[in-house]
Amino acid sequence: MSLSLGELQQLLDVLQTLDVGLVIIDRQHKVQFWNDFMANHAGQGSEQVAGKSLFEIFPELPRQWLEQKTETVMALKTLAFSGWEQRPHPFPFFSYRALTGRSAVMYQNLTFMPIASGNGNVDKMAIIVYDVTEAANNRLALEEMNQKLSVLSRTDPLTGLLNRRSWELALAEEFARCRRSGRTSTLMMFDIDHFKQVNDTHGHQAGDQVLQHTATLLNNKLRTTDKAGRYGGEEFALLLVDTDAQQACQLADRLCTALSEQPALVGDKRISVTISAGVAEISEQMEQAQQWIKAADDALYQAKSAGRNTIRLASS
Ligand SMILES: Nc1nc2c(ncn2[C@@H]2O[C@H](COP(=O)(O)OP(=O)(O)OP(=O)(O)O)[C@@H](O)[C@H]2O)c(=O)[nH]1
Repeated sequence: MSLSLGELQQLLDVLQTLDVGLVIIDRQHKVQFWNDFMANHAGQGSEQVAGKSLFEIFPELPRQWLEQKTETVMALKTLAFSGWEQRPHPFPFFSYRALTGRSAVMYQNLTFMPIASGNGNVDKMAIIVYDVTEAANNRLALEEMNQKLSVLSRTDPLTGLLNRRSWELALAEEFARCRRSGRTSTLMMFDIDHFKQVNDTHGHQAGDQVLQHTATLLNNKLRTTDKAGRYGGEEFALLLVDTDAQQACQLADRLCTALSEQPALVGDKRISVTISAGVAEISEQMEQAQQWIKAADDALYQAKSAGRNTIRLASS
């Protein structure tokens, strides 16, 4: 196929007005061609950038990366690509098309294309810049939504602690880990005493706030590796990683003290509650995680039977 001079000129006009960026550079990254898209987004016309190095025009361009791309494309005479997932904004452009995107900074996919001269040598390269801001923003919004859904599916909406299902999964994992490593972790189940009275006296919403307050005090006392869950209505479950029973009892004591010193503030009322707790260190006799829960639960039952506002340690 051969083109006349007039046809070549028209082809150049087409390239100028493409809705993608097109820049042609030589081995030294000096600009040989620059279409309207590049001019509009860079704010510099082709006559201003002709013969200038891309790195001079865009000091923020990742130099080593682009030099490597250029080297590969020219040496191997093959196409190369760059996706926004790996390198979101190689050129410092804004996207004018993003209508609802949270970022106006342009996400870009790039294609690098070798350009051979008449003798077959490649000494120029075209960079094609695709504005993929809308697609990228949609993907990021979807990922963010999935992330939120995943958190929601794992947590109890009232207290923000793990819900029972995900707490039990964490427990099963920890049980297996302790079995493998022989390390000691401890379980604590606790329950707010006479919680029905709180609801009956102050109303269900006040009861909810007492539950939230208890969860906040609890969270303040935990290490990041510990797992706190809402096991049932007013029953909480704590997995204390790399912690023995004695340390767990100290934590339970501190929690009891915090609850007595800091009542929940509900409107102009201060509602004070106590808890009963059962503590069970993992033991070699346990074959399943459920036995661990039962040991802590039995100890909690004993604490309730002993008059409440107390801590009981499971017999090993
Ligand atoms: N406000 C509120 N109350 C709840 C929630 N879940 C369970 N409850 C209430 O917690 C109360 C638990 O009552 P009980 O099981 O009799 O226990 P208790 O009154 O705490 O007595 P002991 O545990 O024996 O000390 C019930 O009144 C439930 O309605 C909740 O999410 N919010």
